[in-house]
Amino acid sequence: MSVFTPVSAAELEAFLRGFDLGRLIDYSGVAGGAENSNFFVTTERGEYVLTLIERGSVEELPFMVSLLDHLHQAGLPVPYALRDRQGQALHRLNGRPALLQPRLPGCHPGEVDASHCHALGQMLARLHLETEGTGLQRRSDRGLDWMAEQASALQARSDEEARILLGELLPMVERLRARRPALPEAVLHADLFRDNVLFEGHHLTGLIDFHNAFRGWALYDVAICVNDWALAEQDGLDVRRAEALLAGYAAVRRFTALEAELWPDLLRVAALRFWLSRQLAAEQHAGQSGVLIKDPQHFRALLVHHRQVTVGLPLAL
Ligand SMILES: Nc1ncnc2c1ncn2[C@@H]1O[C@H](COP(=O)(O)OP(=O)(O)O)[C@@H](O)[C@H]1O
Ligand SMILES: N[C@@H](CCOP(=O)(O)O)C(=O)O
Repeated sequence: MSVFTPVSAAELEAFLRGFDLGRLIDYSGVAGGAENSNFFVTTERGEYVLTLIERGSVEELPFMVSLLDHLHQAGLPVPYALRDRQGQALHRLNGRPALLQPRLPGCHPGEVDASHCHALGQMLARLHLETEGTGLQRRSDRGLDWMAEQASALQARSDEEARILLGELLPMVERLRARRPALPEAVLHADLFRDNVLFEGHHLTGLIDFHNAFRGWALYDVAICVNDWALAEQDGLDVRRAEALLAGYAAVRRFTALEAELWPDLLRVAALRFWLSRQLAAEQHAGQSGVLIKDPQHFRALLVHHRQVTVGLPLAL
């Protein structure tokens, strides 16, 4: 279970007295989170999720609160920070920044098919269209500069095969850093893996965990999703699921010619980013029990496959 900061019933009851949500009925730590401490909370008024933020700066939280307010008002199925009686969205509990949000229905899809991918693609495009014109700004702490630095450092402590792979990827990262292509921008979720999306059957009921959100290339978000949602059994991409996701997206927001040109690179950048962050997390938490460690080798294998990208972006004729 990934609860890094425990919360007692008495502490939670005291916290809830600040809200208008009735008395605490039950609560439990959520297994499965990798970054923050989450608790499912049931009160007389309903079901909520309490999150204690374990990583990242407190100054960035108002960005996430505003983003979720904006998306909630636009009708997207996202959680948002509940205000206490004083109208406060951000709180502190046991030394951590704390947020209380409604619990969304649905669960993470076990087996993903093309229909899930199509729905996800459509929702991702809606997220981008709803945010492209907003003034919401945040830089990523896992951007190209970070990738260049971390990839060089990993290269120095890797086996030969990984050194060669990183040696191919680093010039591409440098080219993108230097060129700064004029790709369409929006606020990205930037971590929309299967464990951050909820479905009831084939109906998408929730996008959660916006802690990595930032303003950047919309196509990068698409690449992150394809790398996870269209992953084939044997590491490469499942063409049917990848095409369904891209078609769902393109039905809501059209891709540009420049996006089509840079698509293979963006798929690689998106895989590199999670290889690096998983590798760092695996090294940092090695030997610790109770922390969910995700496999970095999986993205390394995907990058070998991405030497040849066979799924192209659909362009309107
Ligand atoms: N608003 C929510 N509604 C329903 N379930 C949620 C909500 N927020 C979190 N969860 C559950 O908690 C789990 C961990 O949340 P997440 O935000 O992904 O944690 P972390 O930031 O630690 O990765 C999710 O996989 C989901 O099952
Ligand atoms: N979903 C990611 C974990 C989130 O990335 P981080 O950089 O915020 O740790 C994964 O599956 O690796």
